[in-house]
Amino acid sequence: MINENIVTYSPSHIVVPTYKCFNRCGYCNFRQDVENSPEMDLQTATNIFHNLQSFNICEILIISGETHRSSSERPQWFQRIYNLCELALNMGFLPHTNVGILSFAEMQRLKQVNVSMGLMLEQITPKLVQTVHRNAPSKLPSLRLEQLKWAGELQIPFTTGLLLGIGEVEDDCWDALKVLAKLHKKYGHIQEVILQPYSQGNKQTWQGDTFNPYKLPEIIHCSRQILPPDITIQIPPNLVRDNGWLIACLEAGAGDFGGISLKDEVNPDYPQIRVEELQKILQLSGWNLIPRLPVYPQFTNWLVPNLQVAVSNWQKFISVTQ
Ligand SMILES: O=c1nc2n(C[C@H](O)[C@H](O)[C@H](O)CO)c3cc(O)ccc3cc-2c(=O)[nH]1
Ligand SMILES: C[C@H]1O[C@@H](n2cnc3c(N)ncnc32)[C@H](O)[C@@H]1O
Ligand code: MET
Ligand code: SF4
Repeated sequence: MINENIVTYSPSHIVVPTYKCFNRCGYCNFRQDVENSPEMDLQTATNIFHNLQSFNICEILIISGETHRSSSERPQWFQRIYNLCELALNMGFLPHTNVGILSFAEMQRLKQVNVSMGLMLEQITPKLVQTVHRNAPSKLPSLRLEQLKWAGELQIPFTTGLLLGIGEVEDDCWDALKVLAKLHKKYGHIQEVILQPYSQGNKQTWQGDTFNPYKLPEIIHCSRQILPPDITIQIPPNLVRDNGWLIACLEAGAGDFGGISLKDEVNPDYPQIRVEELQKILQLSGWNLIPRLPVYPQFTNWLVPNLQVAVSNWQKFISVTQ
């Protein structure tokens, strides 16, 4: 009998080109203010990728702080990201880039070296522009929606999502999800939507309480009604630290745990749960955790030819190791 109780995850490693960021989101525990915050050079990245080759990691997730589009440092910032993706690809990995707001031309270039890309919508209600996003020009909803539209036009398999608990009300979430559903109906490019519970950390400036994870199953249930069925709902297991509620999230319609890496760079105060441990927790309730690639199978033919080859090599590997 086919077991339909399947949850997927992507075995991944996060690479951070820079922690420096010209935005100051009130909830951020990632950015570093240091003028000379360490920047990832290609030699260091080569060493990291070399060490990763003996583990079954397929995704290199590139997450970065941002440089303003008219800054003189922008070309160098972008080139570093491009070079890291290219290196990851040449060393056998599949890159997924989420580095914030990009121009159409920058997205077009990154499509050549990424199997999928992402940008969280966060929320669309304009009231956050006065609060947590007051000092974060990149979080203007109009800019993020424009990027989601460009991703569709460029046929880039895309990950987006909502950050929950940053000052929105439930109706704001439904409005945001309806916009995502509409975009997907036009372009068909959204592979997954992350429902990300905002989780308070050590470094942030905003004093908001952590999103109550007990509300998550209900939100997932309603989101499932709004989103088209071919979009997977992703939740981060390290931010839902109660096994019963984690299972309730799956029963409500979440189908994926996202990238599981050694360290969650975005929420460093919330250690990742090891895959073996997650597997045990799930099996007790009749669920199965299985690895997936950072691009969903229905999108492979959107990729440039050399990426299609890289993906097909990993597809063969994943199917023999299961
Ligand atoms: O480990 C994390 N992975 C994050 N990911 C990675 C994601 O789990 C995987 O890279 C995708 O599922 C692709 O396989 C994001 C990807 C995006 O495109 C947009 C936002 C995120 C956010 C996180 C995050 O907070 N932590
Ligand atoms: C990379 C993504 O991580 C999310 N993000 C940023 N800060 C936090 C936090 N404190 N808790 C949960 N998610 C966060 C945002 O949605 C961002 O776009
Ligand atoms: N700076 C980007 C964004 O906020 C990605 C990393 S956030 C820690 O969209
Ligand atoms: S969440 Fe992203 S955009 Fe906001 S400050 Fe942090 S790194 Fe910068």
